[in-house]
Amino acid sequence: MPSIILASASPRRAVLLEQIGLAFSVQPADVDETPTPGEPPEEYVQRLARDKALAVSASSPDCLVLGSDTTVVLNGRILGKPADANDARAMLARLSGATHQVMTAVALARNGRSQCRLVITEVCFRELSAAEIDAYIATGEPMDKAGGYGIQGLGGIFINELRGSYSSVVGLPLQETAALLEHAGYPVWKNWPSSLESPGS
Ligand SMILES: Cc1cn([C@H]2C[C@H](O)[C@@H](COP(=O)(O)OP(=O)(O)OP(=O)(O)O)O2)c(=O)[nH]c1=O
Repeated sequence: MPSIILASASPRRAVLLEQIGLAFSVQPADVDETPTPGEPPEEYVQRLARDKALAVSASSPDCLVLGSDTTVVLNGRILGKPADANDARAMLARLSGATHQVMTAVALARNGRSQCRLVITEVCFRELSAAEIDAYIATGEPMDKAGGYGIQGLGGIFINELRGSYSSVVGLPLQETAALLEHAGYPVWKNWPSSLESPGS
């Protein structure tokens, strides 16, 4: 099995990858995350996931490198990470009482070649009060997250309904990530420990 590298600075992505029993190292990729003018969000997230995976792959021959990107899309517009508290407040006010899409792309690169999957999940927010938004911003949770919220954290109480992949909203679609690794010849499940091999443990 070649070494697996997660090309990400996101602690959430590392937790998700640990969850499926993979051994991997972490090497964040330094790529420009500015959308190009008129770039559709579907293409934007896939471009960034590929760029992140390929950037790290370039200096890690033979390794399997995973890169990912998550963005929140409301009425066709990209909501990235909030620039400051006011930006977070404006984003959360727009998400309040509305349904948005979370788009996450995951790419697997090896020796300059890459494969990518796109996952789109619909997330419905209930109405949020101004006081609640302010209290949420004061916790600091919104600041490093696309759309200014974390479904896996305090922000979990804002969500009425989710149609799609929960892990994709948190930052890494697990089924699609495993499918990419399996397609490359490395099924995740082959590394799972068997409790039957060590009775009594
Ligand atoms: C919508 C949502 C996003 N997020 C996070 C996932 C991502 O970390 C972040 C989106 O930013 P990204 O640019 O996708 O990722 P990142 O900058 O954190 O890490 P890297 O580029 O090095 O891989 O938002 C949550 O944690 N929970 C949520 O509910």
